[in-house]
Amino acid sequence: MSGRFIAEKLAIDGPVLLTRRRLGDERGHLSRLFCGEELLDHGWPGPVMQVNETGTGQAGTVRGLHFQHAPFGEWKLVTSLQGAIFDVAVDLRSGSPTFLQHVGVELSAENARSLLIPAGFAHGFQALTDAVRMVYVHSAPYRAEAEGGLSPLDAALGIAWPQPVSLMSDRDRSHPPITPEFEGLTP
Ligand SMILES: Cc1cn([C@H]2C[C@H](O)[C@@H](COP(=O)(O)OP(=O)(O)O[C@H]3O[C@H](C)C(=O)[C@H](O)[C@H]3O)O2)c(=O)[nH]c1=O
Repeated sequence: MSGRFIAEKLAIDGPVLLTRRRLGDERGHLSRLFCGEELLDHGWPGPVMQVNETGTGQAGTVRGLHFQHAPFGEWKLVTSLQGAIFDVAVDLRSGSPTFLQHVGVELSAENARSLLIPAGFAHGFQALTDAVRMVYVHSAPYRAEAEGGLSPLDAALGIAWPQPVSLMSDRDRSHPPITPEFEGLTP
């Protein structure tokens, strides 16, 4: 059996779009949400430190853009197990030739796709349907004191969210705009 994921590189070096292979029979199917052996090949740095789930009720809701500062910079594997999202990773790696550029992909229970996001990227998404359920695999523990964020509506990022934004947390909305002095994240 070849790999359990079909891996596609994206316009920015780093994030990888993974489509899960489903092993099916008359009862239904099985697929892997995470596979350390395969993801090591894509750069996953070590043990899984945390797995989170989130529920988002209303289409149009935007969560993010979140990241953690070193030494708690983290890789994330983002999956939607119910509903569909527009998932975005923003390159914040200091000195990167694609600094402040982003990739955006549709992840859904139906398309069986996950986005593998390296450390140095901010992550956010917009729910495209109601009743979205997400699973996040993290390579670092959550540390509130290491958390950082950018506004999903920051003009410097130019993210074209597919739907009008219906809901966003005050915290996400209130990040100050990116300035020319913003140098990004260092490992
Ligand atoms: C990430 C995290 C958060 N929390 C606490 C902090 C807040 O009190 C509460 C909600 O956190 P937040 O508003 O950051 O949740 P989201 O806006 O859904 O953020 C999530 O979605 C965006 C798009 C992401 O990329 C983040 O990884 C992920 O945190 O859970 C924890 O207790 N543990 C955790 O691991």
